[in-house]
Amino acid sequence: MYLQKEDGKLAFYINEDDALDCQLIINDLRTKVFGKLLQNDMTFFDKNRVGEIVSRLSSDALVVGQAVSTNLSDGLRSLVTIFGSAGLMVYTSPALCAPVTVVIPIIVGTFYVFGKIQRKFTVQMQEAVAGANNVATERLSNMKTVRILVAEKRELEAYKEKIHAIWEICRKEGVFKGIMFGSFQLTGYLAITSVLFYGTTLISRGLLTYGELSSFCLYSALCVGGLSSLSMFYNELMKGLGASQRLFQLAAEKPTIPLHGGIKLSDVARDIRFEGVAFNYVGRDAMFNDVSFKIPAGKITAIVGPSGSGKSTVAQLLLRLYNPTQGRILVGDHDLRELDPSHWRRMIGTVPQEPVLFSASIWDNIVYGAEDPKAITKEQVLRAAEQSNSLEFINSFPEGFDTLVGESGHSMLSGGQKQRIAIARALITDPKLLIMDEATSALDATSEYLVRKALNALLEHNNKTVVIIAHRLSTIKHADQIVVLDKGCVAELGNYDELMSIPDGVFHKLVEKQAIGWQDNF
Ligand SMILES: Nc1ncnc2c1ncn2[C@@H]1O[C@H](COP(=O)(O)OP(=O)(O)OP(=O)(O)O)[C@@H](O)[C@H]1O
Repeated sequence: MYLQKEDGKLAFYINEDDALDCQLIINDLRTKVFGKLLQNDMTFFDKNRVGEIVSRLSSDALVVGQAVSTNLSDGLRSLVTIFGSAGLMVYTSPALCAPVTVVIPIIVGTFYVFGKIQRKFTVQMQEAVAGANNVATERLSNMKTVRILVAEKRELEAYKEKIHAIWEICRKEGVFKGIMFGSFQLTGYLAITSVLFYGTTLISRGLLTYGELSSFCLYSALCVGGLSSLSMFYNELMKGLGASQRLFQLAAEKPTIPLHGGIKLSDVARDIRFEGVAFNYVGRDAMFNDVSFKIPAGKITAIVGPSGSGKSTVAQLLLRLYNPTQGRILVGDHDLRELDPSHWRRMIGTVPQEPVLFSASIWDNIVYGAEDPKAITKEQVLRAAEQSNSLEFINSFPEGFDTLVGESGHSMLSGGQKQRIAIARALITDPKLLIMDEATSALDATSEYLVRKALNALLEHNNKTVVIIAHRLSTIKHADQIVVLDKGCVAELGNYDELMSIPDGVFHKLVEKQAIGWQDNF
């Protein structure tokens, strides 16, 4: 079996000689379809929906796989039986075929109608199963949160509801199938009864022999058996088509930002300018109306502002996870849209606000940031670990860099340790542009000081462009420039001292609030 893209659609082909292994088909569909999505652009989807998409895809692929693998030979055999026995029936007694020909259009018509209904049931079923899987995987993988919030009962109820929805669809489908198969059998027996009735009339008139009637009955029984198998095959086929509908829809999704294509800059040692940038997330109000500022090459730029003012969004726009809706972001003289997205992202070291570690060793998590992880030397890993102030705690683990960590299961690291591994991952390729989104927020004062000291030493000698997004305003005193975002635009811009000298300035107020905030609150 293989999948092939034809006229922009995904088609799968089955070689009859192949052993139709259901699991193989599922795996193939999973890697080909989901792999394609991964390759293209996962940011196309809302992060929270990825789990749902995966579980849908799995159950869809399962149904398609089962439909194809278990019923293709049955379908072919039924067709051969039907045509063979129908030919013999005509040969034995054309006169007796009359009642059968009346029944055939009825059977074909009901096939069609029932097939369509079955397809609808399959789509509903896939959605219900995916919903239940989603609840189970999401809540089970966050068991600690559920337990802390004492929400076990609520979660159980939510899951019960989902399972009940599946049961309800199954019940309806069961009733429908009972009617479908029952009516098929009824039609078949009615046809045979009428053949027997009509056949005995013909015998009494001397137009048919007993032998011919019994042969005809035998052939028509074979034909009815074939029709019944075909109905089951058709039913499975419709199930498969219902499930594959979503697979094809997913495969046909076009990413808004391609993975490759465009200019590949040799370096990023250029000024970056936001020029009249406007942006809004899909379905949300405009967040930026007219944002313009410069990120000078080789300097440290801090972006600050109240929570929700769009600081992390600036980082995401810089990484070209989204395009501005208006205006442009210039890298030197090039619009960011003209650059090869993957090549551009590869040149940036990023520490996101909520770093994610994969279920792998610390070593693998650090080298994950490199284009060719195998080419990374031990010295590079040690240096990155040292710069991020993680070497000491890594060495304190019995298995050192081989210690397994990860999101699923137990991360086995503190928040601050996780952040430091993420910093090491960003530094592993010695990027010339570094984006740090609240990168040290989970560190204690001493650790933060050590990380900053190491980073400052690194920045001094490497002429790096650094973008720091920070809440703790005391940590950005050393920045060459501070961009203050507020109400969808750049409210203030300058260095720490300049901004602090504006008495009623946004930055001044933010710093003051941070210094005395706890007194106001308590
Ligand atoms: N993927 C998304 N889809 C829709 N809206 C989003 C998305 N990500 C962020 N937002 C919204 O955009 C706004 C800005 O979010 P952003 O994370 O950029 O703010 P921030 O200044 O970094 O906030 P914080 O300081 O709290 O981290 C928020 O109102 C948020 O709800």
